[in-house]
Amino acid sequence: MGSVIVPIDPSSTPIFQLQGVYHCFGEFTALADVSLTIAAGERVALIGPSGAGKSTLLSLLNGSLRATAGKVAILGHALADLPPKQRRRIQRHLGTVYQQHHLVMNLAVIHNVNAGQLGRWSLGKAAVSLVWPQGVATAARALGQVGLADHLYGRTDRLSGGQQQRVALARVLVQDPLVILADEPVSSLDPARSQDIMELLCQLTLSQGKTLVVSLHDVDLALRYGTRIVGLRQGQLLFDAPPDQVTPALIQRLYALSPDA
Ligand SMILES: Nc1ncnc2c1ncn2[C@@H]1O[C@H](COP(=O)(O)OP(=O)(O)OP(=O)(O)O)[C@@H](O)[C@H]1O
Repeated sequence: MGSVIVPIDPSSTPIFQLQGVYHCFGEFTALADVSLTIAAGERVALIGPSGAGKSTLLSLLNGSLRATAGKVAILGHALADLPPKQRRRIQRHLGTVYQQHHLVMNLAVIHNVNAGQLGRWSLGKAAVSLVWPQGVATAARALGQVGLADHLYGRTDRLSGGQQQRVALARVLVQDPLVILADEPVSSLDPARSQDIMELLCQLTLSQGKTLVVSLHDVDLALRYGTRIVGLRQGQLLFDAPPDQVTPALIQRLYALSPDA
């Protein structure tokens, strides 16, 4: 059978479209009846208490988890219904940054940055690159964008936590995705460095027209950098609003300790 062409046109198709989505881990329902549409260029901040389902939602958006029920369309395609090759093609447009950077610490920075290119490289090229780094110009450009131009060949474990988070961002930049999904990218950083990384994420999405979905524990950062704030509580959407409509009362309800607040 010939390969199926997967057209992607983010200008006319929502980046994400979720309808009545549930995700269960065994008997436990982590997300219940979530409906959400995210358009190109939005900066969506996911907030909510620990265990609310933010990481689960991000994993559904990058296709690493499947919905138990409901519909998830990513760039206009139901990922779960596509054959693996077509699924990977869509997933190449989705770059994920994790709190625990997922870097190989004893390797030079360039190798970690180049990991963002692996989806495009052959196995042979990837293997050669571990000895003779390939894609040097691209990696150097990305490191320049995150302010680490001088660290191309430095060891990753000699960098500070904030610099390592920047390397993780550079890795996503060389991937050049349409969407950056960031799961608590600043929770291990001090306030100044957190702001710095958020500023960078914002700048990169603005200057390159990318879409950002980021989960944050810091409500002030979410309100400052999000164009849209999604509040999740006990697996359900409590609100979905622009930052100027997110009132202190809503925030109080979102984080209330009583289960039926
Ligand atoms: N692999 C898993 N197996 C079983 N339960 C899970 C699994 N992953 C997450 N959960 C549960 O699903 C719920 C939602 O978890 P999730 O990690 O999405 O929350 P979160 O809002 O990202 O929390 P946090 O802010 O603490 O990171 C939690 O109750 C969690 O214990």
